Amino acid sequence: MSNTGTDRKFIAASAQLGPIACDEPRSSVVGRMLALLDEAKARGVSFVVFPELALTTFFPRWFFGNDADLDVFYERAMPNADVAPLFEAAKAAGIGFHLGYAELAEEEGRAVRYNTAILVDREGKIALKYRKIHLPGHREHEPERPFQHLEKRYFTRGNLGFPVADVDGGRYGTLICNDRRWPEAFRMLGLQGAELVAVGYNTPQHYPPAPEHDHLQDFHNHLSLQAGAYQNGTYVIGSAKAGFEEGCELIGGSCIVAPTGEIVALAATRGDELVTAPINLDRCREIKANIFNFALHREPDTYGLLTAPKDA
Ligand SMILES: C[C@@H](NC(N)=O)C(=O)O
Repeated sequence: MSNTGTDRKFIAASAQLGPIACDEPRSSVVGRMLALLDEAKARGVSFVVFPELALTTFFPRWFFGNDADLDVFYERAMPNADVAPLFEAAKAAGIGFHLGYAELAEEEGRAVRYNTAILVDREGKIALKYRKIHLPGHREHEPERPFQHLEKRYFTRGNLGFPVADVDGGRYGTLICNDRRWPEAFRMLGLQGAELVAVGYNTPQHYPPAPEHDHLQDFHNHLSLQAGAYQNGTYVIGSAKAGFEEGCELIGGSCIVAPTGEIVALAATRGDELVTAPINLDRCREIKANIFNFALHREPDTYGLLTAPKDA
């Protein structure tokens, strides 16, 4: 696909989702997504970003003692019957989208769990798949916490690297939630020329290990998304699962960030909400060809520590 032509200018959306109850069926969640997609179509949008783990509640907040209770939150195939209506409606509307979900893969006869996101192009084809690399939280049950964050238990570190793909006239990448806080993750995409990075997230307002930072959660979210955009000359679309979900408040703040680092569209609620902005991928050049011209100004031979093995 060539990176020229009118595909470089379009309207994009962040489709923030409000809370998803533990017992809310996939069909209901997909119905909510279809309503947002309808609104996207009416607003002339051609790319929509849905959040991380968009099909279910944020289940790592609970400790499950057995696999059967856990398995219900994972997708064994993508697309599957539950999400087929989303794929069909998006294709019919000529809208590409990003979707985060829990993936139960089979590798060498073994079940492996990933926190995964896909990009689907305007023709309905999966153009990129990413499995989350920076898994936050803890591995063991910590009952003293008000809620768990067991991503280190329920997911294996992603094994697909930080891919980009040429999709519908632009170069796209994805990061998933905690990844956005790591400049290395954004830089991996920036070094491959990413022009639009989709980032889904589930971020609790309350951070039990350092509650003195609770009031900074929205700030740190935007700080990370805006820095990632600016320092790599890329659009960033952040999409939250937000609101009071099963007793846990999740931040909102879904937004679209220009390559200059400016927020150009911002959610006003913590519920289902579509946030839109015009995109002109050629604006990435303003940064990529100037202040962050990597070929001219990067000094990688001085950055060895960045890839040195970490201390135990
Ligand atoms: C807390 C963590 N959540 C996540 N789902 O990765 C984050 O926002 O960094």
